[in-house]
Amino acid sequence: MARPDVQKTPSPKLTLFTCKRFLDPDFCAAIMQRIDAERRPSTVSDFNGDHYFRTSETCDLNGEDPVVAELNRRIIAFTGLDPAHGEPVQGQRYAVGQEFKAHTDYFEPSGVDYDKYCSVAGQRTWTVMLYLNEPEAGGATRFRAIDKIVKPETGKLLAWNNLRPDGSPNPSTLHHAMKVRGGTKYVVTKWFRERPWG
Ligand SMILES: O=C(O)CCC(=O)C(=O)O
Ligand SMILES: [Fe+2]
Repeated sequence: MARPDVQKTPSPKLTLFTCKRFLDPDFCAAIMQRIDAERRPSTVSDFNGDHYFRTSETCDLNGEDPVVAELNRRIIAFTGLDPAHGEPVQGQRYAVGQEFKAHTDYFEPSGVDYDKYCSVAGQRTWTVMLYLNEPEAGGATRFRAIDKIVKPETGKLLAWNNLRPDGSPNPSTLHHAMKVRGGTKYVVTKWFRERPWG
């Protein structure tokens, strides 16, 4: 918040920050190359019967790759979060027509997959997301509960707390990665946990 380029969304429902041009275009391009090289169909936890719920592709980025290590360092320096609590960084790629329908990043405490995903490291706390490029059309991230639409812009960071101040999951974090209508969209996501990751 000390940085003039960081914006906090004024909402009592959810803590959400954005920071434009957090990464420069060359750095973004280097990460997009890695996503293109190793992408696989994205998956979801707690499958809800909709095979078209998340149609993008995902890439598990290698934390030992110097570019990915630098990205991790920058995210940690910016957020002040404990690096031990961070999941490995993931890349997501959306071609025209692909999306990730409205969902939350925390795991549903009543869901069948809760123990599988949360028994060691606990619930997801912060989501840090970076837009690596600007698709020609579509691909915005919509937070319905607070009426906010975030447009992809090269290098822009978006971060929100998935939990309320009392530590319970915050349903107002519901968000929809809307369909890309032109071009290809690339993002990076890094989630943090309540406890150290593995
Ligand atoms: O691509 C986006 O805009 C959002 C991605 C997302 O919500 C996720 O990966 O959990
Ligand atoms: Fe998400």
